[in-house]
Amino acid sequence: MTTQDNPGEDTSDLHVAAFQPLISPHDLLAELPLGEQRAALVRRTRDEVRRVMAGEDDRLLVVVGPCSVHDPAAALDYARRLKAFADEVRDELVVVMRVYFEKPRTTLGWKGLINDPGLDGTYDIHRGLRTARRLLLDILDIGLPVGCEFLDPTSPQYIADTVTWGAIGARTTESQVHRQLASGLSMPVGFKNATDGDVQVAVDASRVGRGSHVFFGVDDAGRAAIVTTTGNPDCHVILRGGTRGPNYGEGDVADSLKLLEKHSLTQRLVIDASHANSGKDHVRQAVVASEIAGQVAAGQAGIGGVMLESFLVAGRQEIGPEMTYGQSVTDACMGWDTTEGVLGTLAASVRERRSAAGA
Ligand SMILES: O=C[C@H](O)[C@H](O)COP(=O)(O)O
Ligand SMILES: C=C(OP(=O)(O)O)C(=O)O
Repeated sequence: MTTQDNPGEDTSDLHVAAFQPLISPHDLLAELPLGEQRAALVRRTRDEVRRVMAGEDDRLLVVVGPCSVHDPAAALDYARRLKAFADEVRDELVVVMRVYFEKPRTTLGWKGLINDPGLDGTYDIHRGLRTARRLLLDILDIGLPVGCEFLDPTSPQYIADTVTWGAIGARTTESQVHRQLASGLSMPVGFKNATDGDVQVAVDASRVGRGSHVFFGVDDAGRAAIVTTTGNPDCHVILRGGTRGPNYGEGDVADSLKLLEKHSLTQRLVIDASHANSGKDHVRQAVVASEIAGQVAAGQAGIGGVMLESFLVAGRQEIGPEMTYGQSVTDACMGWDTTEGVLGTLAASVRERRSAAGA
């Protein structure tokens, strides 16, 4: 019953200005289908990531790309360069492009391309969904797998079929809703440690995400539904530092690996070289990445992946009338030249780890 049905009992929706119908996931997927060729790439690369994180493949997963996508043309331009480089290091790195459309903000700010594709407070979510899905398909056509953060519990239905690796962010790792969501996702999912640096919440999240759950959701036709999941066996932890400081150092990694072992979780983790591990300083990020590479080269088998925030142009900019092509509008990113150097260093570290292991 709504307040319209019973105006004398208007106790609901007092702070809701509007409800608008939303296209169903089924209709959007029919409009922009994945197709068998792209699906084959998604399946193959999900399996590669799964094998890397399970320690069955000695390569390193590298999730690299802009903090957020605001300009699909620049993201595609970036994807072409990344693909060319990824091919050169394919024996050492499984490269997944960060294609993030949903931004969890500390307070207020632009919430990403799906929410506000015009970057101007017009919130054309239909355009956002179509633009996001089109871009994901275009990047797959280049031959590159994609990674996304899942923030809204409904939005994955519109894009998740294209995604090889998913993340749950630091602000939502402790959320039951997001843990349940991860339990039904079809790709490996990384949980960030909390913003204060607590790794236990990410460990808890990985355990919960592996289990089966029954919860409120939306089905393919966009109808409210009771969702029953079977659990996602490929949940893992991402170290991103926190307000207490970075947590990518040798000691922190060893402590986190002990925590994983204690809870019988995958003995490999991902380290985010950005966010609180770099103090959001893109120059520092390259230094952090090379220190992580040093640990890999020294034989640390528990490091399964690295996350990097990188775009065509270094740094960040405010959203406004005059914008620099290929520069982040959220966190500062490494520029492309620095990124190539960092990817080369990470690839070399894998070769050293391999030879140290006598492979
Ligand atoms: O990765 C992006 C940001 O770190 C995250 O969305 C928080 O951003 P904010 O602190 O600028 O809101
Ligand atoms: C928001 C992000 O990171 P975190 O959740 O670690 O802040 C991100 O990776 O874009």
